[in-house]
Amino acid sequence: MDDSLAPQVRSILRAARERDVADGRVSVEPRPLGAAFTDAEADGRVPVIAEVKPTSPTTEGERTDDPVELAEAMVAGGASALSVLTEPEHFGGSTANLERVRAAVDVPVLRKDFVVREAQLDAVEADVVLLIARFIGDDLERLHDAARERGFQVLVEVHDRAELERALDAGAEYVGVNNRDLAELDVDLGTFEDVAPAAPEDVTLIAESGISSPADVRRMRAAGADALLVGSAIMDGDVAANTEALVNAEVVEST
Ligand SMILES: O=P(O)(O)OC[C@@H](O)[C@@H](O)c1c[nH]c2ccccc12
Repeated sequence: MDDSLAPQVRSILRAARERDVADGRVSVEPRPLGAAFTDAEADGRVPVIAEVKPTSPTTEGERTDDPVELAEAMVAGGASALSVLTEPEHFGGSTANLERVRAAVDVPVLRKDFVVREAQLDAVEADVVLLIARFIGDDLERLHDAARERGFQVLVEVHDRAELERALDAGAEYVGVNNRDLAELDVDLGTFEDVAPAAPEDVTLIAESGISSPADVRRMRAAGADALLVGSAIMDGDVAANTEALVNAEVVEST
């Protein structure tokens, strides 16, 4: 395994490889993510994917609220889409959480997990599935195709320009730039600012991680973010109000 990764991340990947997978193959009719973003823009809202993340290796404590209530509050706050962690051991997630959330809301739902083999794609239906370039290596195009064949929209996560190239070669239409370095686990919003200019216009770019205020939202938008993925800053406190503040970052100029 990649020794440069933080020990927590290595533990997550080990668990992902060993996790049991379902029999059979899913076939999804996804709720379109691009349209959800366009609708938000038309409405004067910043497209935000709000993340139901009960805990994480970099979060203290665990939020034990019903994920469906959290998800509904996020949508009420104006989120364009949701992300639901399905990783059980390090993020407190589950495929059952995702199923329940997706049944309760109308917006597209992203499955947030560490997919490293094709069979993991069949664990649960979702509108979008995440593939992390750093963890997939040479298999990225094959897994991207496998996900598309099942009907999923795919968000490919990158952290630098070399990974962006690999994502584009694999056919990615949605690219997430993770501001968190999975080797050190520290966050730098400059990561998105460095990678975004290298992406072609027709790619939908999503800034991920470390976005904690309306000012951060404006900073990522100025750097070219079509949408933002936000977890901790929304999960901490009043979920609907937190979402609303970020979604309206371009309406209400804060001082
Ligand atoms: O809580 P934050 O800093 O707003 O970050 C959300 C999201 O980007 C982060 O949870 C994340 C980004 N990529 C991931 C991959 C797996 C698990 C989690 C993630």
